[in-house]
Amino acid sequence: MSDDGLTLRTLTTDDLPALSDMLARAFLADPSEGFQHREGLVFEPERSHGVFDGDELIGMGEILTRKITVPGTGPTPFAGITSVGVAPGHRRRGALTRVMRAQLHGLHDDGAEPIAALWASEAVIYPRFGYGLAAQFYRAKIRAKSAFRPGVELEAERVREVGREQAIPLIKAIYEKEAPQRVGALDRPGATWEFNLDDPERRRNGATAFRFAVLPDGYVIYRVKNDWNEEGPRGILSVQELVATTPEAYATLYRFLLDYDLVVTVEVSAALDEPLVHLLANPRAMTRSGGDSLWLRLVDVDRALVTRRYNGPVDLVFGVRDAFCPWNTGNWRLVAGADGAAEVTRVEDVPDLELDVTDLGAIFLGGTRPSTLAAAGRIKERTAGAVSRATAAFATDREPSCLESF
Ligand SMILES: CC(=O)SCCNC(=O)CCNC(=O)[C@H](O)C(C)(C)COP(=O)(O)OP(=O)(O)OC[C@H]1O[C@@H](n2cnc3c(N)ncnc32)[C@H](O)[C@@H]1OP(=O)(O)O
Repeated sequence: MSDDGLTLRTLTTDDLPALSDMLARAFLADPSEGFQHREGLVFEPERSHGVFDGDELIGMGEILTRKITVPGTGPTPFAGITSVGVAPGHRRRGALTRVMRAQLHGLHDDGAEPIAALWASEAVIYPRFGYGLAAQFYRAKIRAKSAFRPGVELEAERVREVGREQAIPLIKAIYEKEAPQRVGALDRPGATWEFNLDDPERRRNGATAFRFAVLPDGYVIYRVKNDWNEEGPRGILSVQELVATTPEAYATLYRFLLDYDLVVTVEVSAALDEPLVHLLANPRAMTRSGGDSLWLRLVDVDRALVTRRYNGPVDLVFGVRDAFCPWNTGNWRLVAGADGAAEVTRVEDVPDLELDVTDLGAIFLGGTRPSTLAAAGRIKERTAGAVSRATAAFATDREPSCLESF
């Protein structure tokens, strides 16, 4: 036990009722049986840490064993950080800091996943622990019935609405084909699909249960909310997930959604380089607001950086500061040949670039450019041209996209 009377230990399945209750309170929800069921689906007790005040669980965080698609190599193990919460009344006394330390120092000590990533409830919480903003998304509202530009090709096949049970095997197969190609996408092991498609009434906000529509090369999961006023129907269609493996399937699914009768607005969370705006005859039929999605942390700079490919050849020395995981502080040389495979070694050489580990996490998936962080004053260039070389080396064809909050 430490001076403040708090203790930390890994959790067990016996802790499930207490942790569900504590998390419900932390996330402004009512504790209910449904909440516990949802928590239990993906809970990995031996990878979860609880902070206790006496016998009372007052704080926690979980690690999920997942894979994320990284540039050039595909699905790579990462620690999915989730269910972080501290009970009201016990906040700002360091419980979260303890959980973060147990997670990141534990991953390092065990030589486990070299990367950790999360979705943050509040964007200010995680940079102090070394998490950088690696992927963003936007929320779009599109006027229903909006026309496409001439020449947009659609599938010959019609979109079919199918029931949940029939849909699941079809959409799983499509997702498993697409996710390894898309930087930032996650694998969905075990009960992850059940977790993602858990659909209790309290999460629907007055809309219907999930509906499923499929093509051979794509699917969409969505809800509709019925609404009317004196002008007539004002329905809203909200997309939960849309995956298409061909441009024709993509356009056909959006045509299906935009033509939905009694709907005036289609809402969707989209990747920053979502093609839809280029399909619309009037791009202003779509309004957008931004948001952060994935926050990513390199647990071990050397082990993490070699998991992806670069646009080689490249040879750069990064001077890294890491206050929370001090083993990363120092100068690291990244050398990649024409095939993009990298070697990363600790060196005494003078760095070409100086940056915080947070910024290395931000640029890792190619979504945040080194040149952007240099312009923000976060990356310091010590060798002329180094920012430009780093920007070219880390660049990817498409924006990273993680539209699955976990
Ligand atoms: C991956 C996920 O699960 S994201 C979900 C995170 N959970 C939630 O949002 C639920 C509601 N909030 C909470 O449960 C808590 O407020 C937590 C978990 C965010 C923070 O827990 P605490 O135990 O209070 O954090 P802790 O005391 O370790 O704070 C560490 C530092 O972060 C700062 N900090 C923590 N939370 C916040 C916040 N929400 N906003 C601003 N600063 C914060 C603290 O001020 C402190 O700063 P200092 O070191 O300069 O004093």
